Amino acid sequence: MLLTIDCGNTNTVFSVWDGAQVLATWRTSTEHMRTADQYFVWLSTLMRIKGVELNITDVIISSTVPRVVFNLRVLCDRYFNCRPLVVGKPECLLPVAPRVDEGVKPGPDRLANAAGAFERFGGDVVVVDFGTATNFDVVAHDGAYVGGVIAPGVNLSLEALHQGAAALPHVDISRPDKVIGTNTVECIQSGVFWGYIGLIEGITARIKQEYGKPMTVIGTGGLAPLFAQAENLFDRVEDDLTLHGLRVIHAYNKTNGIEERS
Ligand SMILES: Nc1ncnc2c1ncn2[C@@H]1O[C@H](COP(=O)(O)OP(=O)(O)OP(=O)(O)O)[C@@H](O)[C@H]1O
Ligand SMILES: CC(C)(CO)[C@@H](O)C(=O)NCCC(=O)O
Ligand SMILES: [K+]
Repeated sequence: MLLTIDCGNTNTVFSVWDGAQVLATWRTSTEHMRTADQYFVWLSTLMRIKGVELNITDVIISSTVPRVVFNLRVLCDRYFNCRPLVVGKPECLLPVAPRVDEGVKPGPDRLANAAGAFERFGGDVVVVDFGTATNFDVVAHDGAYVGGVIAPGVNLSLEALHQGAAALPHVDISRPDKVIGTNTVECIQSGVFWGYIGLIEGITARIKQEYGKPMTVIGTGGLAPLFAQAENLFDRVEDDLTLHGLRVIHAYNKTNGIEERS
């Protein structure tokens, strides 16, 4: 069975697959101090509770936090007796090479989003991914990741307001009923919520204009449904696009010489 690990700056998501079917998904905070043994105790306990057989043979990792990869590699070696594929490393092949400036390393989550979006929707896609950052990933007609936009994430923006302004409390994102808030919390929620609606609308419109061809806009990540409910921003919301992309990249490596390379 395949284990996909999507390590973001805030959360790390583990999913176990049987072929193209996800058996279970678990989420933990990203913490570079966590050891291989700690990961294993946590994961094996959850697998047992869910009744998923502990039979991991393959692992693929996307990590936007380089330092957590070491302990995840130890986890694979010690407990699953396998060598993981790490997206962005030379030995991990991509179905289509990214087309970006020389020497640039696109985030592995963005490469996975591109692979997942291409497999599901074909090319000419913009993925809007709401994680720690809000990133827009542009996927060309042939499935190549060709760049995009990185904006501060929703929760980061809320946190920055709280940190930077003595009188502003920490608030959680939600959709305010009105734009004109009549108390501090409503004002902050309005600024961030409607501000993001404007950001998403504005950036996708400009991307489409610059790209010059019709594009499919896909929302993904934890907050995509919240924004999708408010306005008609996305053609589709896909909550598992990064994970799906990891599975696609793993399958591509399986049929294109991973054995010889590892
Ligand atoms: N209404 C909401 N308010 C606050 N957080 C929410 C809401 N809905 C979903 N979330 C959060 O979204 C998160 C899932 O988002 P996602 O996995 O895409 O990114 P992340 O884990 O925050 O960032 P990264 O992937 O960069 O680590 C979960 O932690 C979940 O609690
Ligand atoms: C933009 C984030 C933080 C989104 O998770 C990640 O993809 C990343 O660290 N990217 C590296 C830089 C780039 O994608 O160009
Ligand atoms: K993510």
